[in-house]
Amino acid sequence: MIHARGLARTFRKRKQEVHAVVGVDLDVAPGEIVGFLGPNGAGKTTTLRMLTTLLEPTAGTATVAGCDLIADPVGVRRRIGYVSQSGSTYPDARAGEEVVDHARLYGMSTADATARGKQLFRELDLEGLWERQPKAMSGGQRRRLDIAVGLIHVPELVFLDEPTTGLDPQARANLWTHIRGLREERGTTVFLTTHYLDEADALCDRILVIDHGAIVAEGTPDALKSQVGGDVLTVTVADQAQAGDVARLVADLPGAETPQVVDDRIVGRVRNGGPALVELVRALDRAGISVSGVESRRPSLDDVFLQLTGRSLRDAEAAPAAPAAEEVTV
Ligand SMILES: Nc1ncnc2c1ncn2[C@@H]1O[C@H](COP(=O)(O)OP(=O)(O)OP(=O)(O)O)[C@@H](O)[C@H]1O
Repeated sequence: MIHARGLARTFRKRKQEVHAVVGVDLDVAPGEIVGFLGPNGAGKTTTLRMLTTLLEPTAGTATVAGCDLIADPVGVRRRIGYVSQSGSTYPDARAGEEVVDHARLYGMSTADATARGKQLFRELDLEGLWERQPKAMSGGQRRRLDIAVGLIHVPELVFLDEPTTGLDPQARANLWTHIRGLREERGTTVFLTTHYLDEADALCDRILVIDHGAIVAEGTPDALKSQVGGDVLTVTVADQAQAGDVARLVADLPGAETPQVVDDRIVGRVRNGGPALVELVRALDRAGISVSGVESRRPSLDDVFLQLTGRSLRDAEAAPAAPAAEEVTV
């Protein structure tokens, strides 16, 4: 459904260049739900905007829904749906009018668009909101309306850019159910960007991890986690000055690999978490080091990211994104 090779995009401003995406290869099969996971500024939206014809690639080729991205962008646009981060509905319009107007752009008759729109409203839990203005809807309802607009012309492939950002946990879980329903009921292929690890884990058949404009890992959530192997020990020190000492104790545990120190946390992989934890607590005691937490757990997607990049995705998220350089030309 999507095949991209060497897709790249550089933004230029006078002498400054931002290599937003630096040669992405990716394949998405029909009916898959694929998540594009990475921290702020990793290149997710830029890749999505290229695949949806909104941004011309600086290099590379792609076919999307059977059409060549460069030679037949209109063909691509006809076959896909795109729901941007900010949505596309006017706050003062009526919800039903928005979906019908959008369908008319794709050549649907008003009658067909109304019938299809009402069906989508039922499927997306928007029943009774046909006349409601988006500004008077909840965040979750507005997001589902954005998705209805993106699906009104019955696309075989839909791109969702951070579909649940800003929603509360219940609204997010509810939207995941709807996204799964698209595939189960209609066979729609879904390509979505996210920086939520739990979302990628719960929703996606396959995950592509992007960092600094390049794909650094890909696989099912389970396969990615099993690449990490063993168990993960996390120690939180009371005094950050002792983090190095604790890292040395963790490194001395049986089967341990060199741990990472992230602020007051030491994260290390060991072959077998239970016995290692007991031994570590004894060693900490002997060394007279007090800690505020020690835990052993199975690897998570964040551990995958940490292993691949030396950074925690959670910490990368917490840090402010680099300011965007001003865009000039293609
Ligand atoms: N129009 C633009 N002009 C110049 N630089 C840009 C432009 N758009 C994006 N960039 C830069 O390209 C890089 C990738 O940005 P992009 O928006 O693709 O990341 P992202 O992974 O989608 O991040 P987020 O999760 O914050 O949406 C960043 O360094 C960003 O500042």
